[in-house]
Amino acid sequence: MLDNRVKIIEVGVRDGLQNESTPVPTEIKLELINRLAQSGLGVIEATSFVSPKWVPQMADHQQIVEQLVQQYSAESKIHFPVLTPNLKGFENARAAGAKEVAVFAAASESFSQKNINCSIDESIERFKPIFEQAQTAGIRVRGYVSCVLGCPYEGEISPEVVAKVAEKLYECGSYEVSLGDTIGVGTPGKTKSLIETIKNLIPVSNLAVHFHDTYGQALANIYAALESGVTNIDSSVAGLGGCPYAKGASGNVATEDVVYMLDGLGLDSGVNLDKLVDAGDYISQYLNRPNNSKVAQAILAKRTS
Ligand SMILES: CC(C)(COP(=O)([O-])OP(=O)([O-])OC[C@H]1O[C@@H](n2cnc3c(N)ncnc32)[C@H](O)[C@@H]1OP(=O)([O-])[O-])[C@@H](O)C(=O)NCCC(=O)NCCSC(=O)C[C@@](C)(O)CC(=O)[O-]
Repeated sequence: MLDNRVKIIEVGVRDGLQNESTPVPTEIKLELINRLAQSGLGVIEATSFVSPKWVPQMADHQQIVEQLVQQYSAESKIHFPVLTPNLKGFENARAAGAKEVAVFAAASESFSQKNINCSIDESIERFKPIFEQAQTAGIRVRGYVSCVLGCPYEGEISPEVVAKVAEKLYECGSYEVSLGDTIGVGTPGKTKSLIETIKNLIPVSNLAVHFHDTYGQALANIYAALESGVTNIDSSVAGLGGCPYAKGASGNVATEDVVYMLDGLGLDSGVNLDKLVDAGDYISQYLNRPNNSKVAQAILAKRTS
């Protein structure tokens, strides 16, 4: 039985643009965020407070958050979470005015080392002071688990291993745990059994899914997740994305494609598809790159015919 209301977490500005080798100016990122906000998206991941040596594209994190704080009043219903890998990142995010952060762990030891330079257990220990300080400051914390359906270095990852990491993030205080198919190898059957395993430990309303579309399975996987009761979906406008520490990982599932599918299912994401297509077209044109969303391609072609 499908729930009627689905929340989309737009990750294109962070997960998408973090892979761009040429710096994208801060004004372009802010304009993209504003256009995404105008489309009705209620959660837009804005940037990450990681080391600029590791991910140079996110080096303007402070300006991004400060500008958003100025532009969007405290009453605004839009959430702008930012990634924080450690206490230093959290303190900087907080000083800039962030009201929501996300910590990111992995279900694979090798990926954890490559991505954040520590083991899975060490990462959880690093996150604990973030959870403590966030609670005191009234800042919400989201948790990510990467490599939930496969790892670029270790191959298959068992649902039980994923469930253990997800449970730790939930117990530490994540209001939502996002399950990341970082390299896009998952299939609907595996998606379903993963969620069914984790549902025993974490309420399904506190789970999100985050699919990359490397093998073209992302929409089918999302449908499987919806059937298992998941109502929180990460996606990226124009299918921007990849992961700097997962070679060959393609972009995230395109938000336009997700919204089109949800509309067709009679599920309410609160997003205006035409305005969303405009936002995706804006960034694709800026990057001088074809739009990876099939739905956006179709709508844009129809507009010019
Ligand atoms: C985690 C670290 C920082 C550890 O990196 P490290 O080198 O082990 O850190 P360190 O604590 O040893 O410090 C080394 C230097 O980094 C600085 N530093 C330390 N922390 C910070 C910080 N927060 N912000 C700014 N600077 C920082 C620190 O001050 C020091 O500077 P120095 O003294 O050499 O000048 C590093 O590995 C890192 O930044 N990694 C980034 C990883 C990343 O952004 N990956 C992509 C996002 S995850 C993802 O895309 C997956 C996801 C979420 O989308 C889901 C999915 O699809 O699976």
